[in-house]
Amino acid sequence: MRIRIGVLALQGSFREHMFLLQKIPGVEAVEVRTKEELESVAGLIIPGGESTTMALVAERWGLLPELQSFAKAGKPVWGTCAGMIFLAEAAEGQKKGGQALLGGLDITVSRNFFGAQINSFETRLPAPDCIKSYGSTEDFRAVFIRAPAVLSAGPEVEVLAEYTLMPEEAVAYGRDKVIVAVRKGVLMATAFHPELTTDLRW
Ligand SMILES: NC(=O)CC[C@H](N)C(=O)O
Repeated sequence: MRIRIGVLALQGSFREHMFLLQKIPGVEAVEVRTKEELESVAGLIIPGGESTTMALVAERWGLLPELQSFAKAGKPVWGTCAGMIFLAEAAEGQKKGGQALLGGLDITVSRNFFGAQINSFETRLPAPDCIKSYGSTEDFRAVFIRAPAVLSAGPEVEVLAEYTLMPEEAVAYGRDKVIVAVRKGVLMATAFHPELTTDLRW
């Protein structure tokens, strides 16, 4: 039996997630745009993109409450980048008037922590145990595109990856590192984009 995994396909890098999901044996990848499509999947990926736009489209299409109940029902959700912001309980650096968040993950994120598009970068980070269990124990490539970072996380949130700041950043932010991947139960969020690498472990 194949497991149906949905990718929220309102905006952003959903095609890249679909492409990689289709390479995983036993997975049926489904683009999710409607309530019916959402109800048909066992788990959901919220891709990177622009979290304010994604929230607006979800609101206009009446999908926001459906997405909220999906996460509340204990179904697995993984948010990458904008998806991480969407899953957060609180976000700093929001547009005027705020933006709708799905919530569910007890984290506060800074929306554009790593700066503008031009400050996007790639690095290698140590693989957490849950990723190592899917094959190799090698570091993973972490692609940050106008990426958020987690400023604080609740006590039940498991930290999966952290990024060490440059000395001048450390001074500016008064901290040595920031959290870039978290998990709480079946909710997971990564500030980077594993769908842009060929590493299927995430
Ligand atoms: N690559 C991304 O998903 C960028 C997210 C962006 N920082 C936002 O606020 O939505």
